[in-house]
Amino acid sequence: MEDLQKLLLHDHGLSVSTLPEKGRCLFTTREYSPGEIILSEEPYVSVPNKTPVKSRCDWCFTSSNVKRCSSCQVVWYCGSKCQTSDWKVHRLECQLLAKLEKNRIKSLTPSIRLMVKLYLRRKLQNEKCDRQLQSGERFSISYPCVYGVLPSIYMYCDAKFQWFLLLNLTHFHKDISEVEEMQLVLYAQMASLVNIILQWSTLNIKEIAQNFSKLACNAHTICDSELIPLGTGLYPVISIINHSCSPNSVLVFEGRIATVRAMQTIPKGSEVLISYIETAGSTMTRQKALKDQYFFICSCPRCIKLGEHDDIEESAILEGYRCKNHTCNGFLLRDLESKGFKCQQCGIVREKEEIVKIASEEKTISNKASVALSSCHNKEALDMYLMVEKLQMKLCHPFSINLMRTRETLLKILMELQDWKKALTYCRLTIPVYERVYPKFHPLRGLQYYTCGKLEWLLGYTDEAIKSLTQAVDVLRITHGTNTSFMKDLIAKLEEAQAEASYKLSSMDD
Ligand SMILES: C[S@@+](CC[C@H](N)C(=O)[O-])C[C@H]1O[C@@H](n2cnc3c(N)ncnc32)[C@H](O)[C@@H]1O
Repeated sequence: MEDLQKLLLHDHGLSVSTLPEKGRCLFTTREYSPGEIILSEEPYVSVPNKTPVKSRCDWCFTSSNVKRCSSCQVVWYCGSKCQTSDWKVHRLECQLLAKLEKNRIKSLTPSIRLMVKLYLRRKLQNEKCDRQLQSGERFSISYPCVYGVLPSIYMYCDAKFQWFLLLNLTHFHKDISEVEEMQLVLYAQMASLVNIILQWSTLNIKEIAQNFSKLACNAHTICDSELIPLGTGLYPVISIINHSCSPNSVLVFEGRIATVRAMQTIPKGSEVLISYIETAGSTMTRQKALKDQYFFICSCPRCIKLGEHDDIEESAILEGYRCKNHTCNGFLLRDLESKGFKCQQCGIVREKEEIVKIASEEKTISNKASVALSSCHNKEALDMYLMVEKLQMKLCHPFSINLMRTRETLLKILMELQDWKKALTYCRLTIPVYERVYPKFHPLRGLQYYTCGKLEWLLGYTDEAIKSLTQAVDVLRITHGTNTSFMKDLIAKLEEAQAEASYKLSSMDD
């Protein structure tokens, strides 16, 4: 740990400490301002998602112009540059995959490939260490760059330490017994496939299975600028960062490079915290998600309010029912006397039976709608989601997360169907809920303003587009920086809209 501290982080205004209740934590040794990069890192290993329709480059994750590796026929690259960059590890992986039976290739999941690559990378590092020791060279291993605001630096440490860093320390749940039995069986099956692929006599299936459980807590989903998942990567330094449901930093990706940015002023000596989960849900929902995947009970400033009046109210709004009186925006709580749900504003009680009836109808249609959507029957899915929305409007509070999700789906379908006007209506309906559930500088909030602005621009509503695109820039320049092509496009759109507005104004003056 001291090595990591001295060699890597100190110059970047960061330090690592250990807290009994969290394990390792990343702290700041100077102040960071909103939008400032705290650190950027390349993955130790990464793999793209497996989708039936789109293959992705194994190095940069693009889906454009990809071609299969002619030797293994499993991995795809967008060109020789990416193929060469990945060659050291893929050379070994390629030989193994080429030998694999067809039915085993079909069962290769991204997690299995990630584990195989992890073992291959360790093997390469061990071999390099041995060579350096034998030749009497300085004993050093270069780890992928960790970039800060300063120029990139390399961390020099021995391979054993790196492995320790990756798999022993980046995992803090004390006991594998916390993992559900079903999950353990699955990990054991996955480990056995890894063993078949690698065919190393020294491998221990139990150790591989445990490493799968560690990966589940430590690997990060690599997303594009619009937060669409592209793949999975293991980022050794970023995986030191702990979670908060009210984080001060955000993790975004540009290709395979992960960047952590401050979302607010972070004073010197504070813990850097990102969110591991969707933070829009109620405290109970968030805590369940964290316990199930990451094996801890969050005690962030939002979570410690569990059970307090404000927290109960917020949960009832986000995940509960609406008042029978549609002009009332009150939230409902269980009423012991009537066994129904009573509005806390006007006192009207909703019968439990009525709620159960609508909820079950909504669930049935919702299931059918999602089947239609996943089979790309967009028109059918649209009709069904409109029915779901109608039922949810009867059932849920206007600020309900479920209603918001249905409207997001309707927005997506309407965009696919190029019904821009209706898409804009749905986008606008989601904005007040986004503003309620996400903090000011949350990337999802910025992206929703951006979608709204693009639709308004397309429909010729220039003034509204300027307002929405300005809101998008204000948020996304903090979360995404201003140098990426995604942000340059957004800023160019805003400038175009502003130019058109001033042209219109000047022609009116004429
Ligand atoms: C990606 S690791 C983060 C670094 C970790 N603290 C370590 O020592 O390696 C994720 C694990 O850290 C712990 N963790 C993260 N955030 C936490 C929090 N807010 N409270 C308690 N434990 C937390 C959990 O054990 C979780 O599974």
